Amino acid sequence: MVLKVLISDPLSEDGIYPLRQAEHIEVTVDTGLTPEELAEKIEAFDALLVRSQTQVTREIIEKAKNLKIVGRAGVGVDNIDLDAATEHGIIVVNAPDGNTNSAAEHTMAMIMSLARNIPQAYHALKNKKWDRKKYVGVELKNKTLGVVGLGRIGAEVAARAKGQRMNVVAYDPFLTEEKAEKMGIGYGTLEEVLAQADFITIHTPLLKETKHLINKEAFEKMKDGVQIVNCARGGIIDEDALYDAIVNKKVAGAGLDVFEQEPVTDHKLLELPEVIATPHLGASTVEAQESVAIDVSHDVVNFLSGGLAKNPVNLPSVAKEVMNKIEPYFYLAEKLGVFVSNLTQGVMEEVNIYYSGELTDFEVGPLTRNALKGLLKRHLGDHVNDVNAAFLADRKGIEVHEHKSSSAKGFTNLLTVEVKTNVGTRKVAGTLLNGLGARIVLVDTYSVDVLPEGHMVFIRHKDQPGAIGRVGTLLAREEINIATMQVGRSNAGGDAIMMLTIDKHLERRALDQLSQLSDIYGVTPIDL
Ligand SMILES: NC(=O)c1ccc[n+]([C@@H]2O[C@H](COP(=O)([O-])OP(=O)(O)OC[C@H]3O[C@@H](n4cnc5c(N)ncnc54)[C@H](O)[C@@H]3O)[C@@H](O)[C@H]2O)c1
Ligand SMILES: O=C(O)CC[C@@H](O)C(=O)O
Repeated sequence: MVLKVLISDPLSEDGIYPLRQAEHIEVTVDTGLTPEELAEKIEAFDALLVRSQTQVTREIIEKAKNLKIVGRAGVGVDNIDLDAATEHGIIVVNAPDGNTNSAAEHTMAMIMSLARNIPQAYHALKNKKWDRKKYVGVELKNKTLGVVGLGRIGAEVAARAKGQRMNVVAYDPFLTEEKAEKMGIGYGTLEEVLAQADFITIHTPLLKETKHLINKEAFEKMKDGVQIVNCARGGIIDEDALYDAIVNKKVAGAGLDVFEQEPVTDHKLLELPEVIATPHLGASTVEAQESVAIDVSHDVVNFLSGGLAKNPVNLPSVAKEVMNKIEPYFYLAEKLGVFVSNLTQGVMEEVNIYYSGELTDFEVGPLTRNALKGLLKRHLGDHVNDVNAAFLADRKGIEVHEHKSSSAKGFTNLLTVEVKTNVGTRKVAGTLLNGLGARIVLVDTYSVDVLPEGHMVFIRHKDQPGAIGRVGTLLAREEINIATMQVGRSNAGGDAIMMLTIDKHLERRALDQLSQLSDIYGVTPIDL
């Protein structure tokens, strides 16, 4: 089957080579679509690749009936409605590393241009004014740079600023004294950093918490004559407050690569000579564009080929080494989920997933999501995937708990999925046998040893002579071949189970007849 990828913002042609090369992928490049045009087109596509221009809104996502993945060639995903994507089971991936250098270099270019009035002096000279007095600058050496947000780009800027012999102080909620020491920089609270800095540079994402982080009160805490740079996201600095701070001479200069509304050409800040600006060019280098397009294209190709994405945004990412270890359990987890969902009756209220043996050493979130996917698929259909499984469980009011225990009942690993409904509790456990693959080893309290695949029938009956024979005879009459059969009982003459694997799905007629046989309490067909 050919999968269709739409690229709706300009991406490096060299960078999208992995997509062009993939045999089962057809690429359409259509940049400059209006939101209405995109909404009309999107249904035909399996993947969408964007930069920062395309707004991937809830409306677009709701129209995107076939969309499986949105790739953001860059870092910031504030142009993508992540909640809507998650709800619809669409994975969002980005390219977090590819433009770090370019954004850091652009930030340094802004800081140096501000310090030496380069854009203003250039502009004057182009207008035939040779003015050496007006454009006297300041040195960076021994000045203090305050870095707000010490992630990938903030850290690269800090390293470069040290090369300029600046003192660097940073604020980041994750910055420890030890880390700051290792980097040879100072650290403090936001207020302390703002108060010490001669230059301030912002490198946080735009989040609810960082919207207008630099506001009127923040400007009041800064030194007089401070210069400020924003190459992160418009909206982190309150533009009205910045305007007032410049007009009131609190702020001597501002370098802006990003704005609250983009694109923008008419803006009161652009009227001020103290403001230098670029039209969101931080990541606009040949190298960065190629790099982010390659990263995101690889993720899209891998994901559409049934593999894993390296940089998921709406799923916790798991280190490659961990992923290699837990991936073999994905299949088992999903099959256990499907199995137990077939056994349960009533309204699902609580799911407990027990990890035992060597599984306790792993990050088990991805396994839980696979188990939930299997569990929910029965009622919610195939649109449940590991992106939206946890969200959908939560929306259905199902409590999900993970438990880790070292006792694995003799197995090296054991995964148990237990479901509580308003009418009872059912559970199933499985293991991964070295060299032999996945096995179901426990259903409720009965030990079994069954491959989790194909068509099965789970029968509860009274432990009586003839019960097994009657089931065999009936299935033979219905021309249903039994591939394997296992039996178990609580005690002689008490409750017992049969687990059959059969060569085809158990049709309604056979199911009804089986259920009516004497000593049979319940018959559950399960297709894994
Ligand atoms: N101008 C451009 O073209 C361009 C290019 C690339 C990235 N960006 C933007 O740059 C920003 C940083 O990117 P990155 O790759 O370094 O991201 P990152 O995730 O590596 O770093 C962000 C850092 O901000 C910190 N942070 C979060 N909330 C904070 C707060 N309230 N106060 C202080 N720190 C806070 C985080 O802890 C993290 O360390 C993002 O907004 C990204 O979208 C812009
Ligand atoms: O696509 C761009 O050029 C901007 C990218 C940048 O803002 C980012 O967040 O990665």
